[in-house]
Amino acid sequence: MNEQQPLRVLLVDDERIALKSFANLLESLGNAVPYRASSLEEARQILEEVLIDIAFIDLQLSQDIRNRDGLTLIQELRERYQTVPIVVSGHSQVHEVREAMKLGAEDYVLKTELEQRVSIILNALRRKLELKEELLDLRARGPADTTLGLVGTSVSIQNLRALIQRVATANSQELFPVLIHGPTGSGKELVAQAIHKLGPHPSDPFFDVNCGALAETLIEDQLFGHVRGAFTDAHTDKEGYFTLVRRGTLFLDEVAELSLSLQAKLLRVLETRRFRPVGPTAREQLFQGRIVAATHVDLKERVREKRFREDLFHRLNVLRILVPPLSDHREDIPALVQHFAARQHRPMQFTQRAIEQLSRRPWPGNVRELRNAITRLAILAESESIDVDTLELYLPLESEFSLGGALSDELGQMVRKLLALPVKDRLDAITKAIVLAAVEQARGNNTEAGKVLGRSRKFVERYLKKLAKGGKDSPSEEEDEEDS
Ligand SMILES: Nc1ncnc2c1ncn2[C@@H]1O[C@H](COP(=O)(O)OP(=O)(O)OP(=O)(O)O)[C@@H](O)[C@H]1O
Repeated sequence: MNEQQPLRVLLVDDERIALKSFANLLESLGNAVPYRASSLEEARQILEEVLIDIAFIDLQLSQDIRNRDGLTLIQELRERYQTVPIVVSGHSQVHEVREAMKLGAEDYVLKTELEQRVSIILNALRRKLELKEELLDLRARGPADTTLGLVGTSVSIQNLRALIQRVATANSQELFPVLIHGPTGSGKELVAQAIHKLGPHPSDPFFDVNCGALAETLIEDQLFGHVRGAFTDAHTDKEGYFTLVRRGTLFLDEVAELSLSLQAKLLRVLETRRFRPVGPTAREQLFQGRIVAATHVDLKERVREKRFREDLFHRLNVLRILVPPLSDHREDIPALVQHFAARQHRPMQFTQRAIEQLSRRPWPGNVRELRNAITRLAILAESESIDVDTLELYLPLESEFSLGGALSDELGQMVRKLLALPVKDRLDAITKAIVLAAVEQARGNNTEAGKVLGRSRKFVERYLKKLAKGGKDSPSEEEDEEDS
């Protein structure tokens, strides 16, 4: 571990004087930064803001001897953080200490021997972190396994590669469809490309259609093509992907967003291997390629909601591949960081603590969010060396950037779809649709509709009034004051 990086030590004790003298002790030992909490709530708050390495927890966090906050904290540390919990106890608390150890406390120290034991415990932790970092270093320096374009050596990624291999090379005349399921940004498209490259016809085309981003008519035209005269602007014949793909791969991303009418048409193609371009004079053709469909939503749920055809679901679901969220293969994060860093226009060297910190983060937007984070650092960080402070400056833990990944991805897709709608004054139309949907969801209760929108009842009322008068604008921010 980098000697410059002091340990972050959380001290939890309801007695402020004890806290202060413990903090002084730590400061006198050097190379450790104390964070003080006098209650469970304060401790939780600090843990949300700072990556704490070790916590010394007094089990008795209240005058009430039945209080179990210390034990709760130990349990939370074990479940949600990588902080090492150490119990601080009095002589008479044997029973509680035993319970704390069962919950996952790593060690305990008697209040009377704090001075002698604390530096031993901290040095042991430093050594442990050093070894862990050396291991991470070795992994990161070794050649990254990028077989099939997928970086990672975790069991999840190895299983994924094995499954891709089996699916792509299945000994069958027919190119069975494949359904890829996984959260946003997890690598579904990469998997589809790998299936294509390993499949029997890698030199035929790979086409990618985002079913969530285009209007229905555009998707239909892209897939089926048209003949001259099929519609006003159809001056010539145009071949669609079903033709152009030959024996290659047609990747239908966000397949759950396909309209019901296109779902019916796709089903027919899958069942008969035949399709007809748009236009009355079009002749039926043969589809020879493979459909690889991807989704991040639960298609069975969509079937239950009657938004996705059950017969199409079963057709697609013959060969299914699950792509894991990044949180299921954190051990690949060091290699992924090096992989994305190597692709930047400037050199970047991550300190071991920075890599370790990146490995602990939640990454709700998965590998894409990690990739974007590295790009962001490449643009913003001044120095070649990226340490924990640089991360905290440019990728703060609670930032919208780090936590909004999945959300902003989904929103982005919806917005692209909305913007493709053939509607005049799109912004007004979209606002109107959202407000009316909120009112409908709230069954006409404007206060509830306001809550759904994150606005006040008055905002909703004014908006509806303006709509009734034929006005299109939403009420201004100033008009959106809280209800009294
Ligand atoms: N295991 C991996 N190794 C290397 N790069 C990866 C890996 N997984 C994902 N990526 C990269 O992460 C980014 C997002 O991946 P991809 O577009 O395949 O995700 P997706 O699941 O299709 O996303 P969406 O649901 O938004 O369509 C891409 O740049 C991809 O190359």
